[in-house]
Amino acid sequence: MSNKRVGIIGVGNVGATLTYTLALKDICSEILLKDINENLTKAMMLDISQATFVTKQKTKIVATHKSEDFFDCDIVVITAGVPRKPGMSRDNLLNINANIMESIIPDVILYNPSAIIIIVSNPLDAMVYKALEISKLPRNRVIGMAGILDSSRMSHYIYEKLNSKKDEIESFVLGGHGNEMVPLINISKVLNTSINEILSSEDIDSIIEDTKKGGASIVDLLKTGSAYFAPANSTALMIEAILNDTKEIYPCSVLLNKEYGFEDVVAGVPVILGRKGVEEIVEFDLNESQKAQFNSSINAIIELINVLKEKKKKI
Ligand SMILES: NC(=O)C1=CN([C@@H]2O[C@H](COP(=O)(O)OP(=O)(O)OC[C@H]3O[C@@H](n4cnc5c(N)ncnc54)[C@H](O)[C@@H]3O)[C@@H](O)[C@H]2O)C=CC1
Ligand SMILES: O=C([O-])CC(=O)C(=O)O
Repeated sequence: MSNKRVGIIGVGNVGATLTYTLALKDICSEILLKDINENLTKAMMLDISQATFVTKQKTKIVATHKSEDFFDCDIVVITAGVPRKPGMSRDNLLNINANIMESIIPDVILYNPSAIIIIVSNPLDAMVYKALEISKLPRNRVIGMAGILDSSRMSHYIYEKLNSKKDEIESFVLGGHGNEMVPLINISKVLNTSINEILSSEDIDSIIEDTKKGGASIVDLLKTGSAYFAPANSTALMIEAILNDTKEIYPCSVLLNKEYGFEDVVAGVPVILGRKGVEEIVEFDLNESQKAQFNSSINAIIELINVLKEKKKKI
């Protein structure tokens, strides 16, 4: 393990679980933590550091409070923000979490000039757009986590229908991280056979619905917030791909510049992740129905981006 530093801002459910997941993987030398709640930051640092003495991982975990102590990270993950509660959509978090981005990102950029930024806070695609606008970083260095999570949810629901082995299932979800996300049925497979060929159309429809509602169904059960284990593990996978320069293809949220026929909008698309962040956007051939779904997903994201633009004009 060489000298690799990951910073995490927001040490609540997702941030703390991500810290623990990364520490167990032992893929970075140091994890810096920062949250407005200083006691929480220190408690998470102590608990997770002590946990890793049990199994002898080497990653050092540091609680920081001042912006200048949170510096020189290779990757900074932003999970700071408010989670939704039952009855809310992710979009309801737009203004509150956009304000949090504004308060955090300038110092992140100042003290971490080479970092790749991974955004987790919701509504995800709009928050990536906001982070790009504040940071003025190139699009390869500001990436949103959602597609890996949504795809893993889809795999879970396929698994519930088929009861096949977990590692035989592959799923792919594109588009925005909202109700209009686009599960790609034809390239979602079990042992290399498209699920189209194995499952009834009723089963496929229910997998699509359950995937779209995957986040909400956990919010409804938890009552106090939203999912965190799967989101944290999905973020850890992105970090691993970047730190280890693996060039894996994952669905991630990125600013489009004519790819898939859109520009000036952020959405989940397949990307090659490596040391430079998003190294390439991969263009899948979508069929007409997938294109139509992707378009409506993009329209939903544009509506949120327009709200952010209007708000900026008024300032
Ligand atoms: N992209 C995705 O797929 C997912 C996104 N999320 C989103 O991630 C965000 C975090 O979720 P949780 O960790 O469950 O929430 P949480 O409430 O457990 O943690 C959020 C943390 O952010 C901190 N925070 C708030 N303002 C801050 C600031 N200005 N500076 C530093 N820290 C600040 C809070 O003190 C809190 O500890 C939410 O917006 C949620 O909707 C959650 C799961 C999946
Ligand atoms: O559902 C939420 O609000 C949190 C989230 O984005 C997810 O778990 O997919």
